Amino acid sequence: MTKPIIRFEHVSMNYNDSKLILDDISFELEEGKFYTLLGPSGCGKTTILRLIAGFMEPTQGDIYFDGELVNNIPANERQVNTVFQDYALFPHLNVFENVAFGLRIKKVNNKEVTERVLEALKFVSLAGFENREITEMSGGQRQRVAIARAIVNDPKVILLDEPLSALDLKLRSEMQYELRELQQRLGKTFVFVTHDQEEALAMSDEIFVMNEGKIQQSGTPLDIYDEPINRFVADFIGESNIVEGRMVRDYLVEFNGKQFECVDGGVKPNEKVDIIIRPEDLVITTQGAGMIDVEVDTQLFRGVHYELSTYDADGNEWLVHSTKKAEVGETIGLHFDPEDVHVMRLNETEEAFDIRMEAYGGAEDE
Ligand SMILES: Nc1ncnc2c1ncn2[C@@H]1O[C@H](COP(=O)(O)OP(=O)(O)OP(=O)(O)O)[C@@H](O)[C@H]1O
Repeated sequence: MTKPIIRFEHVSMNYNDSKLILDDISFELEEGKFYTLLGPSGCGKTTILRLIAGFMEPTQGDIYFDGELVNNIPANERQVNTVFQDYALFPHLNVFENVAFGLRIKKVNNKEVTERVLEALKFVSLAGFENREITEMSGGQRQRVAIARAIVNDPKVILLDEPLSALDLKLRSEMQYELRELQQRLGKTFVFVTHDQEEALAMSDEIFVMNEGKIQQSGTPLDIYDEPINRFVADFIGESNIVEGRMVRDYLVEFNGKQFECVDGGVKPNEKVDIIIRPEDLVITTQGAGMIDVEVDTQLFRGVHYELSTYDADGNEWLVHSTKKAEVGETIGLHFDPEDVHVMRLNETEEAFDIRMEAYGGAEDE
């Protein structure tokens, strides 16, 4: 059974009495899971990490750690360690002393320091690197030293603030695997901050999508990708075709002047909605044989698939990902299945969505 480790209850935050940086945030994190805070720059991700770490107190609301209220507990008394974006390693200390730093401050005896540092370095595959200078380590190796320094204290929670952003693309994807694997071996709670949606989808047990100080949606990567609850989430996670439509009745929606079957209900008849169809769910067929006809404007080869930018008669753009090729200037048909038509109420919040689904009687698409 998993156990709650961190709980935010109606937490709000503003730095200098000005704009609210976090706006009434509540969530619970369980032990041993990999969580990602995902959102655009300035949405409040790092502020959440600082509150968990104890670097500051919330303006309003309560924070619980392992069942205990910790609003006033300072950072050094919390069982949390942070891996910073720039790693914050000490350039004048070697690898061993960098990892040992926190233990030395706590006056742990030398024998135990040696044991724990060597074990932490082994854990991140850096055994044998103890005497190297930090300046002699590569970007990926520095990253691992920073992680060793966090795990050597045996914290319950490890916070990672965009730790991969300084690495080049290839190393970054290697480190994604490594971090995920490390988290599973350690069995500790990781809270990872990124504004890269692919990274979040690849690594997390659960993602919190944030915008303007609010959690827009939380859930597994699959939930969030397949069932975004509003236009912001749909737009932020992956590429989407978003058009305005109208709910005719349960399971029937109208857009582009036509009615289409869908699998969504629980929205009032005639209510205006946003419709999302993912580019990979659009299947190319011949003109007149699909649900809509579009003209191909541009076509790019993306390695695994072609990316087509197409326009319907009303001038709406439809992005298509397909292994099939089309010709620029050609009119083609696009087919989609009812389950690929995602219906969202305008400006839906997660809370409103849950209430609506409960009243409607269960999961939206099952
Ligand atoms: N110490 C501070 N004093 C005043 N305002 C701050 C402080 N730290 C952050 N802010 C403001 O709070 C907002 C949220 O910042 P935060 O660092 O939490 O965002 P973020 O989502 O982590 O962004 P990024 O991805 O750019 O790091 C921003 O508008 C920022 O300017």
